[in-house]
Parts: sequence; C-alpha cells; structure tokens
Amino acid sequence: MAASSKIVPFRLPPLPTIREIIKLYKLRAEKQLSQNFLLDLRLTDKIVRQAGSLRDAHVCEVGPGPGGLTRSILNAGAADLLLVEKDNRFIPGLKLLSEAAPGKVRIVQGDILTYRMDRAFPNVLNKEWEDDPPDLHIIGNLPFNVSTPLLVNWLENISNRTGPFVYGRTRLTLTFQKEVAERLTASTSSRQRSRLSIMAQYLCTVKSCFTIPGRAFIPKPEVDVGVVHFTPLAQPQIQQPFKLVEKVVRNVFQFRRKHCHKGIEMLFPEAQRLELAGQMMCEADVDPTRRPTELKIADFKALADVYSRLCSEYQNLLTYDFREELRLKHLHRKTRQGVVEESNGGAEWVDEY
Ligand SMILES: C[S@@+](CC[C@H](N)C(=O)[O-])C[C@H]1O[C@@H](n2cnc3c(N)ncnc32)[C@H](O)[C@@H]1O
Repeated sequence: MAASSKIVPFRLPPLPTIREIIKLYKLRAEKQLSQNFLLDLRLTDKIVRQAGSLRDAHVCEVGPGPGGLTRSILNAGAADLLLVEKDNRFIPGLKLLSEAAPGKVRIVQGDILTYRMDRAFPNVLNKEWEDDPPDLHIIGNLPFNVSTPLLVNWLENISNRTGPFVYGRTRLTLTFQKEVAERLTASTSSRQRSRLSIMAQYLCTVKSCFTIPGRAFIPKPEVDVGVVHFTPLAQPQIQQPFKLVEKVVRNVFQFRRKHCHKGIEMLFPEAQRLELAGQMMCEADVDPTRRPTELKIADFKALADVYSRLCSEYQNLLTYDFREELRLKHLHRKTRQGVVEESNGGAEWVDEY
C-alpha cells in the first residue's frame, strides 16, 4: 500500500522577534515615510486571512518594513513573495526572512509608485479577465501618504488592464486610514460617500474587513486603520475611459453639499454651460436637485455615457477645465490690480479624493 502523502504546511523556523529585529538593526520609525509598525503577529495573520487562501500563491507585499506582515504571508503558504520596500534600512532584516524561507522571497528596494509590476511575475499566471482571479495577491500595510495616490494608480491600471492587472483580476488587501477606508466602501446617501467611493466601486467589489485601533501600531498613529479588500469586477459598471469617468465624478463632487447640477455645469464652458448641462442631466435621467452623495453608480454611468457622446460632438470639450478658466480670470484680475499670486480664486471646490 502506498504511504499516505500528508502535506506539511510551511512554518518559518524560529527567528528573532520583530521587536528584536527593530532593535538589532536600529530601525527607528521615520515619520516622513509614514512608518507605523505592526508587531502583533495575531493581527498580521488576521490581515493576511482577508486575502483568502495564499497556499502556493504569488504575492507582492508593499512596504514590508521590519517584516511582521511578511512572516504571516509566508506562514500562510505563499510560494513566491515579492517585497517592495523603499527604505534600505529594512533590507538586512528582510534578507534574514528570505534565508529562513529559501527560494520563496524576492526583495526589491524601490518605490512602489514607479515599480513595474507588469514584469514581476511569470506569464503562466495570466488569466482571461472574465475568468476567476489569478493566484496573485497584493497585500500591504501601506504608508498613509502613499495609499490614496497608489490606489488611484491601480484603479486606472484595472480600467486599462495594465500594471499588476496584466495577469487578470489581481486581488488587493490593503490598509488605509479609517476615514479613507470608510469612503472607499461608502454606499449611496451615506455621509462618507465621495469621489473615492465611486471610482473604487465602479471597478471593484470593495469589502471593508475590519478596523485596527491606532494603539496596535508602533509608533501609534493619530488615527485608526481600516483593512479593505478589492476584487476587480469582470465587467466594470461604467464602460468609459478612466480619465473621462474621473473627470465627471470629480466635477460632480466639486460642490459636494450643493445640488449635483452645480458640479455638472462646470463640465462645460460658460457660453454653453446651462444648455449642455441641462441636456446631459435630462438624457441621463438624473434629477438636478439631488446631492452628489445621493447619486448611484448607475447615475454616474448614465452621466459618463452622455458626456462621452457630447465630447465627440463638441471639439475640445474633453480637455475643457473650468478651474483653468477661473485661474486665468483670477490672475488677469490680480494683474490688473498689480498683485500676482497663485490661488483658486476663492472658488468653493474641493479637489480631494
Ligand atoms: C506603515 S509602514 C508598515 C511596515 C510593515 N508592513 C508593518 O506592517 O509593520 C509602511 C512601510 O512602507 C514603506 N514605504 C513608504 N513609502 C514607500 C514607497 N513609496 N514604496 C515602497 N515602500 C514604501 C515604509 O518604509 C514602511 O516600511
């Protein structure tokens, strides 16, 4: 009778604790790089579980730092772990981990904002977009100052199926400042509904996993942290170019407390503003007196579809930016008064995600 082949799960051999690693390599947290470390391995295990099964998976960890989350990823059975870390002080500690898991860890010292992830994993991983997601995950306890621009880059990559999404619908498990995590998952009419809610939800299933209290980090940040999981949708809810959708959504939320027509009007040059904005809302069947936070993704889809058609009818509409028009007017006025300065002309728009 053949001997039963029991699969022994991979466990890292005994290693210095993360606290000892921090001491050994004198890894004082750098505020400039938003370094807040997680030392509790039960918490890092819990983050990693949100990604789903990592057995034999390929994983990219963003900003591993002293390596707490890294240990949990390896203990979850990842076969190929790519670490992208900007701060070279962490590299010796990460090398120690790499030696403890031979052949599994690749270390890149670099900036995740410019790193070419489309070349980092083997093509055999590639899946058709409509298929199940590939066995590739991105996991990170992200620096707060990088998390939103990085996510917006990745959303654009999802829309174009580029970067980490050349392999298919790569899943992301990431941490954000709690307030940002709430915006990402906010539903229609909720107080946190924002640009970020629409941009993330039209492209992905976005799941809020759990909140980590600030006191769990060293040093303790001012805020709590939310863990969010993203699976790109097989069919985006809006099928227009990312930049066009971003422009419509940005304009609508420009005046988030006002009726939505105010932001929509700003998509058009002054001479045609009322006429074309009226036409856009009428054809999209969007009530002009609703607040931006009350609009559903289906409303944004209808608005983006009509706006796209108007852009093909009216030359230069797509590149029209009312802020530029206002800035020039303001500059002109100030120059006439003999004062030259840069400002938004006192307009009431908000340009934050
Ligand atoms: C909040 S700390 C988390 C560290 C570790 N993952 C943990 O959970 O304890 C963020 C990490 O990201 C790194 N980092 C900051 N900006 C980065 C960037 N642009 N690219 C790659 N890593 C970055 C920092 O050096 C730091 O190690």
